[in-house]
Formats: sequence, structure tokens, C-alpha cells
Amino acid sequence: MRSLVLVGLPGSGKSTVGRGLARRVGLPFTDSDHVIEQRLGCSIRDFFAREGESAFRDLEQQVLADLAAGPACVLATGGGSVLRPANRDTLRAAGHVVYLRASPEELWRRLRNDTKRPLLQVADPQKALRDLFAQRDPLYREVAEFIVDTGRPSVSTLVNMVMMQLELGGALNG
Ligand SMILES: Nc1ncnc2c1ncn2[C@@H]1O[C@H](COP(=O)(O)OP(=O)(O)OP(=O)(O)O)[C@@H](O)[C@H]1O
Ligand SMILES: O=C(O)C1=C[C@@H](O)[C@@H](O)[C@H](O)C1
Ligand SMILES: [Mg+2]
Repeated sequence: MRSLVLVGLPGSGKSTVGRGLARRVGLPFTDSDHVIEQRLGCSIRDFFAREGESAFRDLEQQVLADLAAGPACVLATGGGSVLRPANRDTLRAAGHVVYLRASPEELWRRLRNDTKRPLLQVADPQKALRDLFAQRDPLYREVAEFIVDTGRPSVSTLVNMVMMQLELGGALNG
């Protein structure tokens, strides 16, 4: 079976839905942000603050290429992993790409108390989410084979919804 690759904005549920999905399909779960942090030996947040976004994107590109070349898994990607065209090619080559879609308003409800996500540590995080959505929604759509709207359902329902789409699309056979 090929990898299942989850893309979406911060808070869209890639890590939480991804873990449930991995259990269901019997693949290991990998979070590219965690792999990056292991390589760095520090948090993404600290690295961002110290070295800037471009250095982070270079490392992210390398890690995504390495993971795509590795064994099949359910891969939760960083929210900005679709920004570089090379990464979009890498993700599509790695497996079936699923976009977990959520509105900026829904994401704000989930993340309003969060302090870990560097792109939201700004004066107006709600505007930041709206801007990220406007910039990235077309890129997530471009890379994705499947799009799942995550606005209302619980995490366990979402796992079922993703499974259903994958099954109907023949993605669970290879
Ligand atoms: N469908 C949902 N309904 C309600 N809460 C959700 C849903 N999906 C995720 N959450 C919650 O939103 C928060 C963010 O989810 P999660 O960490 O899985 O997002 P993510 O896409 O991995 O974000 P990041 O890109 O920053 O790693 C968590 O507290 C999670 O429990
Ligand atoms: O949306 C983004 O650009 C990011 C999301 C996180 O998953 C991390 O990959 C990092 O904080 C950057
Ligand atoms: Mg995550």
C-alpha cells in the first residue's frame, strides 16, 4: 500500500486524524514536524525565531524528500509543506494526498489558546489565519487527490469519512 499524506492548515487535524487513520489502515504514523524537530534537536518555534522561515523551509523540503523515499506510512505534513512546487511534486509522488479542509473561523476556535504555532504568534492571529487560508487553499486543492471538509464532524467521524473516500477512490488497494 502507498502512503496516505495529509495536508491542511495548522489545526486542520492532520496529527489527530492522522493517528486514527494510521490505526485503521495498519500503517505507521509519521509527523514531518516531529522528524524536523528530532533533526534540529530543538522546537520548530525556536528554530523559526533564530534562523527564520527560509532556513526552516529548506530543512522541511529535505525531510519531506527523505520521508517520501522511505517506507509507506500515514504522513502528517507541516501546514506550509505545499508552498514549494518541489514539495507538491514530492507529496504526490509519495502517495495519496488528502486535504483536511477547515475555515479560518473554525481553525481559530481550535487554536485560540495555542502558543506553539509560530505563524500565529502575531498581533492579529485571526487575520493571519484568513491570509494563510487565502494563500494556501488553492495549493492544498492543487496537490490533493481527496478533499475532506472538517468543519463539523468529530475526529472519529472524520477518520471514517476519510476511510470512505479512500475506499471509494480505490486508494486502499495501492
Ligand atoms: N474535527 C475536529 N474537531 C474538533 N477539534 C479538532 C478537530 N480536528 C482537530 N481538532 C483539534 O484541533 C487542534 C489541532 O489539531 P491538530 O494538532 O491535529 O492539527 P494539525 O493539522 O496537526 O496542526 P499543525 O499543522 O499545526 O501540526 C487539536 O487540539 C485537535 O484536538
Ligand atoms: O503553516 C506553517 O507554515 C507551519 C506549520 C507547522 O506545521 C510547522 O511546520 C511550522 O510551524 C510552519
Ligand atoms: Mg500537527
